[in-house]
Amino acid sequence: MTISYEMPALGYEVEKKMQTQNEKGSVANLSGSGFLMPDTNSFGHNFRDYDAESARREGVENFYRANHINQTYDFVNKMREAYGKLNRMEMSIWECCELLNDVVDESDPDLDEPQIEHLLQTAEAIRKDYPDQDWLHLIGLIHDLGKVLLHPTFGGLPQWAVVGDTFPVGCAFDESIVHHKYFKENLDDSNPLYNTKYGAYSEGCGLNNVMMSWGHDDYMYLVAKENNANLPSAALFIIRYHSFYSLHRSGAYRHLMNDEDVENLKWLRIFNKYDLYSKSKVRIDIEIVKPYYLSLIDKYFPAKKIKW
Ligand SMILES: O[C@H]1[C@H](O)[C@@H](O)[C@H](O)[C@@H](O)[C@H]1O
Ligand SMILES: [Fe+2]
Ligand SMILES: [Fe+2]
Repeated sequence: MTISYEMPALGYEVEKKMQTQNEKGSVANLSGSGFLMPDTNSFGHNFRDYDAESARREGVENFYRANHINQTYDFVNKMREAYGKLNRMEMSIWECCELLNDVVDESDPDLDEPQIEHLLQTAEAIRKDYPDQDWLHLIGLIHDLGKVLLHPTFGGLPQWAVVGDTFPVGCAFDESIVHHKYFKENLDDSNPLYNTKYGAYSEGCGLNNVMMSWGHDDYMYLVAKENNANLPSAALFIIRYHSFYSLHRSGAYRHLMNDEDVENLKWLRIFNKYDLYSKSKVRIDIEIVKPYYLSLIDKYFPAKKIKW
């Protein structure tokens, strides 16, 4: 079933402001009605500052080195094939949220809390500004569940194969990608089939036909789609491309998008504000909000046990 939703009226000025600020690479100070965007992250730096001297800087850079060297076209093909079968485990969406209590993301300069905190912070921030878009609250809650691939009881993949920003493989790596220099050691970077602007793709082919580096986005997209979630196409798009910062923040790779991608990107840019700027040390009381999110899971996921 395909469901589509009207874009809520943001007001032209707000939309325009958001667009220009995004193009400049910063959306700070765009405040919705309820969620207040902080100026700095919990370590006192700007969000997504990969050069700022902080306790996380070196670990994050090492993470991206491994990620950029190992994410090749071949590697992604193998992972999609292996994990796309969804024959590893059966559990409910909420059980998966709870597993994320044990998972910390080493690629993130802005957050060192267990991932379940981030899920609830994102969802609750969206809920403040878009009370009527309950599907978007649910996406806040589930967008990072693919990080369960890090969990020891699940498969324990290395961080470089699960988290961090994503990017297309099979064509040239855009310079706007974080720590771009490490792609020099990626085998595809010297392969003439894959190192040109279009590589394996063509103008306007649609992101659906583009292979993205393997990680929690693509995996959770497969989980939601294959388990027949009743979600609109924008929801699946957000899950699948929320880490594709070189597209949604820097505007690279637009030549691969089709018309549907252009529409869905509007929603992704809204979502990103909450995903990024809600990261903080302020904890949400799980027991208070749990019944609400259980009701959303019930509404949008017909199958109670999900295949992972
Ligand atoms: O480090 C973060 C983190 O892994 C997020 O989950 C991902 O969506 C971001 O793109 C990335 O920068
Ligand atoms: Fe993510
Ligand atoms: Fe996230």
